[in-house]
Amino acid sequence: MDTIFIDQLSVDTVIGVYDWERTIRQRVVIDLEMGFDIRAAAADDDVALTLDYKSVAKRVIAFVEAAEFELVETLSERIAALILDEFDVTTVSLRLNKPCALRGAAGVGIRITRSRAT
Ligand SMILES: Nc1nc2c(c(=O)[nH]1)N=C([C@H](O)[C@@H](O)CO)CN2
Repeated sequence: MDTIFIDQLSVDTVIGVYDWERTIRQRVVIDLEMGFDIRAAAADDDVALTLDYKSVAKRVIAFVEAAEFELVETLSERIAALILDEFDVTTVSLRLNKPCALRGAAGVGIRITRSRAT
């Protein structure tokens, strides 16, 4: 299977378990890899035949900006489920980094891979 990816998508959202985190917006940085057969689109050079990464990015940004989860786990699972539900992809791998969460670390977060239920 081929892969269409989006790297380092930065979005500000309400995320965190502590009271002070419920009152601010924090940055999360998302890497996505989506399984999609690109051959038909490449043969016809037609964006209508592929997974439009701009459409995926706009949908993910809108979802994350409106979200108010506590855990990075929950946000990650919900983004993966949304992509599998709304776009014609077979798998989605997602890495979500919360770069300002932990003093002394460049980031913390989650990496998951989910597939469409058969
Ligand atoms: N496994 C997790 N551990 C922690 C999370 C989380 O979402 N998943 N969140 C926090 C706090 O919100 C932290 O990011 C604040 O700096 C702590 N541990």
